[in-house]
Amino acid sequence: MEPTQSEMNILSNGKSHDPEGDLGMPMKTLPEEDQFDDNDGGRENEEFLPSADGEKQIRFKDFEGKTSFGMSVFNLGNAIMGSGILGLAYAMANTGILLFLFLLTAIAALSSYSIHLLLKSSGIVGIRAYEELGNRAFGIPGKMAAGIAITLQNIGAMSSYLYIVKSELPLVIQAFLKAESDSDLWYLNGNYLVIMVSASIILPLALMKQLGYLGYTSGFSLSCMVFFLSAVIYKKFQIPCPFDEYASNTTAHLSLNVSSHGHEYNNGLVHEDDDSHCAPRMININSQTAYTLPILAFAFVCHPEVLPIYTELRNPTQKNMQRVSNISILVMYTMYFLAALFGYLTFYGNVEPELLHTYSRIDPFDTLILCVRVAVLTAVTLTVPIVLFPVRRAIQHMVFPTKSFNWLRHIAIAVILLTIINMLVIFAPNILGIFGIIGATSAPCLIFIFPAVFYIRIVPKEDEPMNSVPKILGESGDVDFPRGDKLWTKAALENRSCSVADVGWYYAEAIGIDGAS
Ligand SMILES: NC(=O)C[C@H](N)C(=O)O
Repeated sequence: MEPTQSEMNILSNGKSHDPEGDLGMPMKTLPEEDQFDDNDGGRENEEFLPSADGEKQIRFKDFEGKTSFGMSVFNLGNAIMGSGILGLAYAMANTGILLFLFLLTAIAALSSYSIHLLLKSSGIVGIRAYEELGNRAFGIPGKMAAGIAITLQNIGAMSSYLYIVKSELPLVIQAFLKAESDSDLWYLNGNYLVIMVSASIILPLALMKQLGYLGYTSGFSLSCMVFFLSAVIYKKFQIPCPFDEYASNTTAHLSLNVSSHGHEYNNGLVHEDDDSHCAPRMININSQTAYTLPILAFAFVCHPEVLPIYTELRNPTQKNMQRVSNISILVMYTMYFLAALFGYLTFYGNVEPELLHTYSRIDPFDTLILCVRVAVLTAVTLTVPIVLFPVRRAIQHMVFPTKSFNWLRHIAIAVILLTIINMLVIFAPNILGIFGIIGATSAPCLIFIFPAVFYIRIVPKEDEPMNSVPKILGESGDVDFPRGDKLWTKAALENRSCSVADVGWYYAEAIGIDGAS
């Protein structure tokens, strides 16, 4: 039995475009907060249709995804890749190569699995926003928790990107122009530069109505990171170990060629000196090892961007989106490992939490390193609009849940967000440390905790026991979406969310088992 057109018009969360209801009968509506806006902020109306290959595919009547598979991989890759890559060599120095590889693999696999759970949950309830999954699972507290975690994590990430612009861009300009370091030229002032970059590059991109348009800039951003990686690999074979610090050639002969035993202080970091100074460690545990997990978790956060990218995918099947995610994660996993490995094998225990700084200690005017800095600056600058996108959505969902798309609101939120981030970076750079702590808490929430608990709540325990194989593998509630429409109609009329029992009900009815309905 095929669902009728009027049934198809019912939103997956039980809302009809027609407030009266198309069914010609009084329709119970879900609470106002269960409504959700589409990607453009307009009220959404979605259909679940079979694709040519019979897979489930979501089609939104008011919005049809146009972004190609490749562009979506670029966008998600760009969302994953950010300042996180600069901390990985330091993480490897504090874990050793093998332990790092193990942790990196574990986090990448968990990240992919949790995207699977997000996609699964979003498929089951037909929702395409992270916060709305929280809403579906826990009501307003769930929506707020997800919205706040997304906002904090992404504002923290954007601040760290703009902080790189503020601290690195003046040095790059100064080196290229061979200007005096103490000159007070306006174009060597990081604060002005960060405002200019925000206004001239980031804001116009952040005003795009859809994420898909950013595919080209994301591709360019990723190629900048490929250049960064190539330079890190090349430098490994160029820089000797132990290396001479630039300052040692000019001033107080502060060589890092440490021969004595004991502690060496370097930019506030204590390094253990040992005889194996230039030998890689396979496993290493010290007081800094604890930072590895937050660094890795931060590096793999892209989950707030997954559902918006899914929405805009041209052929939006769950399998396709999972493929987009797996490819992005696999490519980033490889780049992360290589950047960490070669960064570590260049400096060993002397690598700093921010890899680029360590190169500057050898020669701040090295042309290749200056170009690498420009590349990283470009990459992180082009990542800001992607990361801003879900924050604006989260704010819209939290503050204006019932409002449809409005250009003024769209622009105003972007301008306000960028202004706040600029002010944080200019006036309160120390607050970045606090954001580090927030990042360390909201990143694990967004990657591991929320997808799992939302999924567990969305597929109820009574229908699918916690330890059942389908639930653990994320296979619960698999429905073919043409049936899903019917299912939603039934769930909507009963004013409740859809459960696995409904799937059984409809499936039985569809294959003609007596008494199913
Ligand atoms: N998108 C984010 O929240 C952070 C990103 N994964 C990074 O490494 O910078």
